[in-house]
Amino acid sequence: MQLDVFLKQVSLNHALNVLIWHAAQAGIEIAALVKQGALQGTTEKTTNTNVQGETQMHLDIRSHEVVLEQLRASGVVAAVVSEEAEEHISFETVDAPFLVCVDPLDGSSNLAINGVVGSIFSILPNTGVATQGSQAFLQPGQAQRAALYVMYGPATLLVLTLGEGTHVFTLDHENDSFVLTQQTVQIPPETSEYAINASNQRYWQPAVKRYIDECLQGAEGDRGRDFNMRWCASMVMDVHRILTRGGVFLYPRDNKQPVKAGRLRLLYEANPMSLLVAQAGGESIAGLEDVLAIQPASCHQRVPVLLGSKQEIQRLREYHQQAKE
Ligand SMILES: O=P(O)(O)OC[C@H]1O[C@](O)(COP(=O)(O)O)[C@@H](O)[C@@H]1O
Ligand SMILES: [Mg+2]
Ligand SMILES: [Mg+2]
Repeated sequence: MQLDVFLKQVSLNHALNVLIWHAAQAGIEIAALVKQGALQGTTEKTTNTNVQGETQMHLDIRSHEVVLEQLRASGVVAAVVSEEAEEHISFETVDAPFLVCVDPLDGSSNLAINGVVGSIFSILPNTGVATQGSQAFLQPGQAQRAALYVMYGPATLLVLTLGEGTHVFTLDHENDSFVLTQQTVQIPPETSEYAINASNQRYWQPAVKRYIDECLQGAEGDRGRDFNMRWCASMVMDVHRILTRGGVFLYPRDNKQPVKAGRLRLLYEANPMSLLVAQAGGESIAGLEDVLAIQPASCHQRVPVLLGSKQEIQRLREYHQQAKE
């Protein structure tokens, strides 16, 4: 089943369907750029830095432009917050029904090594950006109308939720269209696989240190079974693995840069991924609180993210509670 047919079947919201179709088009264009690699100069760094202080890759900027072109062309988006722009971008259609928060290229450090990258979209209702400005974007994740990511890997995938399950589409490159390949994916509640950047271990807080230590002790420790570890340096790829076979992904708060609450951004990484995971039976916390319940304070705010298989996230929440007591 083609994406547009699927959307007509599951959603009566024509404007939302149009928006998702245009986001998919942006994904198809970016997939073509990714595939060209060094031939298109996409693997090169620029001399620019973004609002996060990170050096922008050529493809970060090109993906940002492609996404803006498609969202503007949809006619149903009033404004956009992008990882690659400090201020929100308002379109002429300021009263259009939706706002979009986007990470145009996720995992961009993987480009130079021909690794997997992605694009992440969060779709919010327009509560009045014309009068409220960027404040209109500061809605908790549970207000999202839809969330999706496009994964540029061996195959190009689009993973989508409209709040009724999480579904996987594969790009048919011959016809440049996404086809449904997996409906209503379910994350196994139990898992023996975790993902974390272990090079930050000495900066972790006690609850995360305890959890990872126990995983490392494996069958010889309290957990009584061995755990496997993966880290892809691309949130899209790590989350996709979890949607496919379970696991947990941890990018916790650490003391490396205490002013930063975490590495990942709430509006265009943590919230959309947390909705996709929750709609597949998993959970997502920032310590004691649910990520989707966090009231955002700013557009590029960072948060700790611990997400994945339900039983492990519940254990991590308990460890945070016990560490607090
Ligand atoms: O460099 P680290 O610590 O491994 O962090 C990797 C994380 O940073 C990110 O690359 C940040 O995303 P961007 O590439 O969009 O800035 C995530 O995709 C990934 O999970
Ligand atoms: Mg990212
Ligand atoms: Mg990015």
